[in-house]
Amino acid sequence: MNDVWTRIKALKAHKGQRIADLLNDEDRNARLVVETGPFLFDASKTAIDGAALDGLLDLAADVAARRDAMFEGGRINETEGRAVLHTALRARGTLMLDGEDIMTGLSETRDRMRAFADDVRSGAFKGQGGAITDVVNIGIGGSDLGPAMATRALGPYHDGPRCHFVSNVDGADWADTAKGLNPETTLVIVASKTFTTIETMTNARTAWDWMAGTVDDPGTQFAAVSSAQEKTAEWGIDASRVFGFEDWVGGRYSMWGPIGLPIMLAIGPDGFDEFLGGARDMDAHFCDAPLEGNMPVLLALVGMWHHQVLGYPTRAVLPYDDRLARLPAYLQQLEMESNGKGVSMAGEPLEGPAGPVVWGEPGTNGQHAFYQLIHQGRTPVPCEFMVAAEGHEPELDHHHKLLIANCLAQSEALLKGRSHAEARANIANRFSGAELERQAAHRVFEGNRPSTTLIYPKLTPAALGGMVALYEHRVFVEGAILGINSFDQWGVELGKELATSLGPLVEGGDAFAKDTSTRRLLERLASWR
Ligand SMILES: O=P(O)(O)OC[C@H]1O[C@](O)(CO)[C@@H](O)[C@@H]1O
Repeated sequence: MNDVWTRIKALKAHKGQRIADLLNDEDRNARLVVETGPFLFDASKTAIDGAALDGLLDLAADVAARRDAMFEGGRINETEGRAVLHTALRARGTLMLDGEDIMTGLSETRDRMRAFADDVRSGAFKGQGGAITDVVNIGIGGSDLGPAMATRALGPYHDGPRCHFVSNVDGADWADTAKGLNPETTLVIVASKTFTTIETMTNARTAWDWMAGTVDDPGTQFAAVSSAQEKTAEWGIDASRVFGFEDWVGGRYSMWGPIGLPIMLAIGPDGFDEFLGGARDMDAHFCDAPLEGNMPVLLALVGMWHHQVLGYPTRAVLPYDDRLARLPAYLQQLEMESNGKGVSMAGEPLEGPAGPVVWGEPGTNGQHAFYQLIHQGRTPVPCEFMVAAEGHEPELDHHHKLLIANCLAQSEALLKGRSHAEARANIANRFSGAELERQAAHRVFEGNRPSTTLIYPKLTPAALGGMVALYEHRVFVEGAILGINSFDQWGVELGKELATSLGPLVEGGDAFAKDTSTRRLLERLASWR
């Protein structure tokens, strides 16, 4: 789709309309509100008019072919020569890849996970000190963020052992986590697709030594999740507690399989099945719904309208759902590692930016932190609100009503704003003359700021699964339209290589080959150690 940037530029002709005016157009509104499963997605508080939506949908005209190629196992991760089949982890039926039905192996692994999770949860699997009370997942990036986010999100369904997550190579992460743990009743899961990631291997070694201080055979209280099973064997982790996955599952797309083991341990295999089921329903919608009325497609097109067409550099994910506190961090990896790219699949520099900066915090907390900038800063921040109709605390329903009111109030405030005249009228009894004008100027809200809102009845395992799949497919659609590879991550490599070369220099090696700034920092840090 070589002319994509030309068509994106052409879409700029549609900008400049006021959202409040567009909201009077019911036909246009109906096209910007999509429902599927437990979700209603409302994109009508954006400046997309009917003609702009036509143009955006036109951009997505070829996405269906690429989507089908992904679901069917085409090697669409071209720089790594790999298929992209995380959707198979939650699919049913058969799926042939290189002459083999991959669903057989996937369901065998899921059955083994289920049996292991049942044993841990029932106490049939024991540590040296008895039933497992705590699970520590050691992993980073895609081997941490998904299960950490989901176990927090699904707290009300948690009836298994306590789950902890250690990701950072900063010893503080391990030390603070291990403080309250009994090694004799702790299970450690080492989660790493490659089983080479330095942070994870360092933390795993530290955990092993910690356990060896008390437990006779630490390996018996270790499990591993990896694509590199020869490496897990070197660690002495029994194959019965090793859960593998294939290289066609990208790290940041992997929590539907063995990387989701902590979720399964926390909420049980049946709850995990519901989580997969929610994602599967979203997959079916993505595959079956026409482009118009397709929720992931609309979410992607709204994202592109804001980033590529209007040039807004960031987007905020604002869940009014405290248990989704880790969702922004999870989406940062999903979106920015996938689409933070500078060249097309063919290796040509892109004519514009691919993925935006993604950031956020749960509401209402963010309101008391950074919403000032969202409302009055000069650069608009498209906001993606989400809120459930009900919480899990019926006795605290008055809290939940306040939460909903705040969520809707923010999108309304962004839309309506407050004019200078309104601001002046509000304070005319306290100020006059030039001071009234000056004070009023500080109280003006430009308004006409875009937001979308995703609502759902309740944050159940199925709803969470559907929500994550929605965002996965949004990333896919944006990447497919822009002709980039959303499934590699070469941009993380250089820093890893340099960290390896800097290791000996931190130990005191000669840093003459480094730039002067790096040398100065190394020297001063060494002098303070
Ligand atoms: O699971 P692994 O192989 O330890 O990798 C962890 C993370 O590191 C990355 O490769 C990049 O740093 C991510 O893509 C991945 O999720």
